[in-house]
Amino acid sequence: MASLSAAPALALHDVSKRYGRRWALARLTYALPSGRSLLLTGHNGSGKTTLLRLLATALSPTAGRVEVLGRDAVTDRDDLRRDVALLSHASFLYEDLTAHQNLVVLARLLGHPSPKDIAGSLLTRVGLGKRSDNPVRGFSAGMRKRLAIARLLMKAPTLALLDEPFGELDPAGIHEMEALIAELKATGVTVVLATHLIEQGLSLCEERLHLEDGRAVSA
Ligand SMILES: Nc1ncnc2c1ncn2[C@@H]1O[C@H](COP(=O)(O)OP(=O)(O)OP(=O)(O)O)[C@@H](O)[C@H]1O
Repeated sequence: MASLSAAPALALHDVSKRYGRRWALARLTYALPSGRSLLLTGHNGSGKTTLLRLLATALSPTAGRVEVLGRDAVTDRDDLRRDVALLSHASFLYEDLTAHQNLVVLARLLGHPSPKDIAGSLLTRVGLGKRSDNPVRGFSAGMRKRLAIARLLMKAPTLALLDEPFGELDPAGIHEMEALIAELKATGVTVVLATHLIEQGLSLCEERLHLEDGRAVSA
């Protein structure tokens, strides 16, 4: 249960991000209370991915301060990276390895005690059990998305940043992804979810931040 005195799960203090001459985020101030999950909405190019990448410490703000899980996203970057996972458009998969081998590599990197077992059970959990011994090279976009969520689950983050988790999934896949996100939340993971599927997003998140041209507006 979130306590009133708990540090916010994330806080943006007058945050701006510029790419060249274009401002992707402009003077964003926002705090997500501890124990709540956040739906990020906005048209294409409104700044959702940029914000998720700032929270994932993959980018630094041009101005302002980003605080994640009570820590500074720039100065505490290395420490934070252990607790934060980003599901993004780029899937970081080894194309020539099978789905199972991809997950075993990650499990070993994370020092998991039984890499093959955890890889197998996560593949079943994301609906890829039957394809676990196929090379990723031949995977469809939806299958890659499923494998990417298995990678995220393997990392067991405190904060899960999900960039369009429903993209490329078929209706059954969308339903399964909703269930996986609900499960993540039930285990105490804070979720930040960027999606154009507002209905799904609203059913999963208690808070909403709507962006227009990099600025927060009320939805
Ligand atoms: N690497 C980059 N270099 C230059 N401009 C960029 C870069 N990444 C994003 N932008 C610009 O920043 C703005 C915000 O982009 P961003 O990807 O954050 O939006 P988004 O809300 O995630 O969009 P979408 O819904 O299409 O995924 C856009 O104008 C985009 O063109």
